[in-house]
Amino acid sequence: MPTREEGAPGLLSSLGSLTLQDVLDVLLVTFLIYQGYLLVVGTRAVNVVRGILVFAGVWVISKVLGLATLSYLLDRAGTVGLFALVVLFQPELRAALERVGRPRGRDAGQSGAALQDLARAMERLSERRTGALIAIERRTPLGEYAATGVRLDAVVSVPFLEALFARNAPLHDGGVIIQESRVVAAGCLFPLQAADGTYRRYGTRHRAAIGLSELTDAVVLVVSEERGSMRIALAGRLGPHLNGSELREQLRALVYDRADLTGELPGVPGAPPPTPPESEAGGKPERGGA
Ligand SMILES: Nc1ncnc2c1ncn2[C@@H]1O[C@H](COP(=O)(O)OP(=O)(O)OP(=O)(O)O)[C@@H](O)[C@H]1O
Repeated sequence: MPTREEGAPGLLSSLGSLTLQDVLDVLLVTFLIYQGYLLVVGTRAVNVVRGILVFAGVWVISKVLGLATLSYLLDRAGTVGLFALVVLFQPELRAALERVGRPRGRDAGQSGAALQDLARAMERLSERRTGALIAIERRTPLGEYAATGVRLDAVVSVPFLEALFARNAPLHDGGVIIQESRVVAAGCLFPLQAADGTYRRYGTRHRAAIGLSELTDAVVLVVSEERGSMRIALAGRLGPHLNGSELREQLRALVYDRADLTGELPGVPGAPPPTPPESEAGGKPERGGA
């Protein structure tokens, strides 16, 4: 009966010739692939990555089967496609490179004090029933959405956020974007979640919050003008109404601790539980007559 060694001599001899550099090489590539995965998960780039994988699969098959014309076409398309991807994902690539050079640690992201101010501002807005929509950037760059509004560069503070959303204030319409403890844009247009889904009864402010959280990993806060409720939209779902301490706790876990970058709330299976429109006390009449 052949021993294991006799059965796989090639494998063992290659393992025997493994050097420290090889191991380091594999570890670094694995790390880079994982970082790339974290960068694209939950973003519009996921579909592009899927497309690239399909493309690569067809390319390998064409090579293996010796399909000369298809292989030639895919070779050419691959070169052009590479340039197209760089142009298309220029903001994401720039943000990824910035991230590499950014110092690590909690204070490199959102500061605890800024989150406290943000939560307090949400409470004040909620008490006064002033509608608000605030997106906090995590890994997915929100530059393209910031570009739809007015660029700012201001410290997060309670009076500033209250002033931004005050009725009749010039920038109260639309969403605010927060990046690394600074308000970087206001009056921004967020992508609306489709009006025919679970959240069809909600108005546009809430659907804009859900829509942005669906396309990015941002934590999106929304205060309802009608009900004064404070909610978090995450990973395409709208969480339940939160009180001040719940909001602080969730902000801390999601933004400050960066406990999870794939969109789930700690201790809550599968992101904030979707709140069906029916649970809205005094909810709005369904829009669009659906
Ligand atoms: N695509 C969008 N991006 C950002 N903000 C938006 C967008 N669409 C609407 N808004 C904001 O939502 C406001 C309208 O809110 P609407 O009453 O339709 O929504 P709602 O979800 O019912 O919120 P509320 O409970 O506060 O009334 C607009 O004045 C604007 O400030």
